[in-house]
Amino acid sequence: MKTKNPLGQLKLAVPCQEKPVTDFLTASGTFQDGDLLLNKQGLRLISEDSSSQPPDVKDVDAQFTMEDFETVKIIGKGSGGVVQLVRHKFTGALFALKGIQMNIQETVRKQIVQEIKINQASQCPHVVVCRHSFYHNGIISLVLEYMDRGSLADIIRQVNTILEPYLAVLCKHVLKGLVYLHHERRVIHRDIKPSNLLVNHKGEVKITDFGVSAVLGSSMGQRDTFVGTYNYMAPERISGGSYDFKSDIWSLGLVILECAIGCFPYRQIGNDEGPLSFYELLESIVEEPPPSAPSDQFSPEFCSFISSCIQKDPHHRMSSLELLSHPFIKKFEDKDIDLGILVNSLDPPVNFLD
Ligand SMILES: Nc1ncnc2c1ncn2[C@@H]1O[C@H](COP(=O)(O)OP(=O)(O)OP(=O)(O)O)[C@@H](O)[C@H]1O
Repeated sequence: MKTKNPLGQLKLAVPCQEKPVTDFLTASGTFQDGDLLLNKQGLRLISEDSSSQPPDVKDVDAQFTMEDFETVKIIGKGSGGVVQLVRHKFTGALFALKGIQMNIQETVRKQIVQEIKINQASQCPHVVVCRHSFYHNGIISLVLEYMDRGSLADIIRQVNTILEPYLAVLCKHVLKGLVYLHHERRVIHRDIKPSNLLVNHKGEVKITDFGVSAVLGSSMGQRDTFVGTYNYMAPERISGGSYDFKSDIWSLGLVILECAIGCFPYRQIGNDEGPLSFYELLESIVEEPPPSAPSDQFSPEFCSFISSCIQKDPHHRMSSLELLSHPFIKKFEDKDIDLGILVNSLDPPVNFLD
């Protein structure tokens, strides 16, 4: 008998030790984690060069303070905390402010430090930029680029399926973000899923949420301290093997296939009794042949793209750079497809400014 667990709610949290607040707060109320210092004035990174005395402190965003922003409304809630739409009082510019309470588990605190470090320095138009960050009154706040059309999860809730030409453009944007992360920053995102791909009215798609990302040393094989959904996790990660950038490619393939067929692909592999239970899902991902795009419903280029991503052996998956030149992406490149037309034709998501 199958457990009727909606797949979207499958979440696991690895229990962890909590550290006293004094371990990461200085006497002056500055949050400190390794080389990262954060307070009301903003973010500072201390140079790793220990020979410089006193430490070489690099002001990343000293020109802004928390008081410069006013709240417009709450636009979302994630596992880390609330996301608000805020306006910069002097310029009128809108931002998404992600606040994270500091009386949190150490794993979550580490994730947020990771998130700040990775995307405060982002130089890619397909990665959501963290413009500023603050620590004040027990809350870390990330001032993120505001994506006014919500996430891919919001879009597929409304349209159910996305046509190939739009998917090709969407894939191209995500792949450009992944090429930047994988090849320039050496970062594995590790949580590519529809709610982490944000969209704006210009039809731009950007990768967000670096809470569980990792900077690649050699290859990763340690047990993940992962908090989140396992739906899009590559088989080699589920089975505890070593993994690298290619695990993001598996996740991307599943996300794109879901957008094309209108449901999470592993529901199809299951039988008529409903969605797979958590353990059935993990078992299917690790043991069963991978899902594929039905060749009677989709173009050969699309089917080939999906199977270039969803290969159980990571060595058989293409890299983000190779996929950017895949025939499916190339097919629509000169067709002037505007994703903005699709997203602006939909009902505004909850995070829209009325
Ligand atoms: N930069 C942004 N611009 C606009 N809306 C955003 C932005 N970042 C987050 N949001 C909204 O806030 C919601 C919550 O985001 P958050 O990253 O905290 O959690 P999540 O990814 O949805 O869930 P989880 O924390 O479980 O991974 C998102 O689903 C999105 O609708």
